[in-house]
Amino acid sequence: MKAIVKQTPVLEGEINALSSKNYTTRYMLVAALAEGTSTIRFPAHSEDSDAMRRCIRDLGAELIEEGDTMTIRGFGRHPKQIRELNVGNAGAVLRFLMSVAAFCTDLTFVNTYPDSLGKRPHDDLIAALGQMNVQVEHREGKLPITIRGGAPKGGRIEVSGNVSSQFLSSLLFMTPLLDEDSEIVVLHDLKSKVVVGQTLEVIRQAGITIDASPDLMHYRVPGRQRYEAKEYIVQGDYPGSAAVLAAAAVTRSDVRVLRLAEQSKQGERAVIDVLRAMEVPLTHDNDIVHIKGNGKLKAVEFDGDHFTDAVLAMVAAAVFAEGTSRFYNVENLRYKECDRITDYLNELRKAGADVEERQSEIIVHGKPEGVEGGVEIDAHFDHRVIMALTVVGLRSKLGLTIKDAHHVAKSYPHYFDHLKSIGAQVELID
Ligand SMILES: O=C(O)C1=C[C@@H](OP(=O)(O)O)[C@@H](O)[C@H](O)C1
Ligand SMILES: C=C(OP(=O)(O)O)C(=O)O
Repeated sequence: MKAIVKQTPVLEGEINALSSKNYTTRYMLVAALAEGTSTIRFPAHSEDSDAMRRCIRDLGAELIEEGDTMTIRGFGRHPKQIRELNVGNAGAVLRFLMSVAAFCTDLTFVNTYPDSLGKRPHDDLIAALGQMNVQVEHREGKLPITIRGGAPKGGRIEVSGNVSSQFLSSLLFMTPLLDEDSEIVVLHDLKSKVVVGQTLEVIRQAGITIDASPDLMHYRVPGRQRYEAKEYIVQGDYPGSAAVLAAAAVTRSDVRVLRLAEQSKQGERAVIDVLRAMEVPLTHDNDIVHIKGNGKLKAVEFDGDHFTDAVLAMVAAAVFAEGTSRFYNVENLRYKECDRITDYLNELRKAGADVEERQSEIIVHGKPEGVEGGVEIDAHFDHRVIMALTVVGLRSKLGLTIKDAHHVAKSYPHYFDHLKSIGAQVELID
């Protein structure tokens, strides 16, 4: 699918935020790791959440969905002994289930996206599983990956947090089920640390005890625990909504996004602070973010690691700000669906933006007068590149054509419908 995005000066209306991707994957996982029947209200519907649905079903969970309610009867620590799992393009699903696969004797994770998830590194988790008596066969840390487990051990486990927090989250979900106690020590830095807070929140909601150090670098996990079957409610998604908010910020607008909890543990909640710092007129009350944009933005400097999945959307807004913006501590954006620094900035430059990259920084020299556009954009298999370039297209003189825009469905299948409903001029061509 191609998305033809035309210059759109005004956006007006109300959007019900999509459901959180990160909470949906986590609730489905802890429901699968419980032995009774759990209920999840308002689960996300997207390629990534469908990947989790498919995988936990294949591993033996029973899923029933009616309207906005999903019930899951889990398999506890006894997944079905299957040979192969297809995780789509979902990094979190792959990595979370790699630890669960330690309870399987011979399970291969296969690669349907060689140019996206197929290129992403998993070495740090592979090394941690190796310390737990789990044999892992892999291609230089990448897919396809075969896990030969059966009798995983606890004890001291070291894992690097330099590349992704998903490796640590994966171990935190699985180690409570071991016969032995575990001590998890995070080596180096821990990137996307805020997301680990979501992991701990969900694990604790499921009745599991984990003792975490305040800096989240050290954990004591008692073994022989059991996940309890519970009822969960999925909140609205900040990372996806960040792109809608960025669109409202760069146009003249009167846009309300509903279901964005003020007290959320989602790191991308910080986009409210980023947009406020950009002097975008907004209010956030009763879980509604209301932007009355005038198209004027000020440059900002932020540590982007706190809102990793919303950096691209905030960069797109900064393209139109007065002054030079800087998003630092974002090196691990290079290991996501594409290299979200080099690949993304190349597309922004094509659109007419003035951007520079460092190894772990994105620098944006704002152009309040707008960009030229009139070019075709490569999506690099990346939903967040697609969403962010759409924001840029709305304020480009000649519009932008985004190739392979269907990859937006990885997290936000209704993104273009939502934008069109508030007046964005976007045409979709199959
Ligand atoms: O744990 C999770 O659900 C996620 C963690 C983050 O990844 P990294 O820890 O690799 O930054 C984030 O980008 C991803 O979308 C979801
Ligand atoms: C990086 C992302 O997802 P994942 O790592 O789960 O593929 C994302 O949703 O932006």
